[in-house]
Amino acid sequence: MLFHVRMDVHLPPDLDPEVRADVVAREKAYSQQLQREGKWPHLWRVVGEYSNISVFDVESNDELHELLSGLPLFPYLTIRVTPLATHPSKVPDPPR
Ligand SMILES: O=C(O)C[C@H]1C=CC(=O)O1
Repeated sequence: MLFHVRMDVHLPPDLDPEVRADVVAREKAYSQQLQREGKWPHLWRVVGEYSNISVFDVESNDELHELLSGLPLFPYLTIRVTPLATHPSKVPDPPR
């Protein structure tokens, strides 16, 4: 199942710089692990914003919730999820 996910990051400006660096480093490691596993196939920066547009490829709503709530940045994120379905006009991918 594919989900479009937008994450807006709201780190408090007065957050201790060491805490900030730690949570950002843990977020990077966590996201890169999910990318390697194929569960987070798209991760794009929104131009001019501390936000990303992502696509997750997971088995269920519950799995997506588990992955998102495990993000180290989760307490600082506004997350909007859009479930994706196949478009009837989509040309099939060519065989590999
Ligand atoms: O920077 C962000 O958009 C938030 C988050 C998503 C992946 C990551 O490493 O940080």
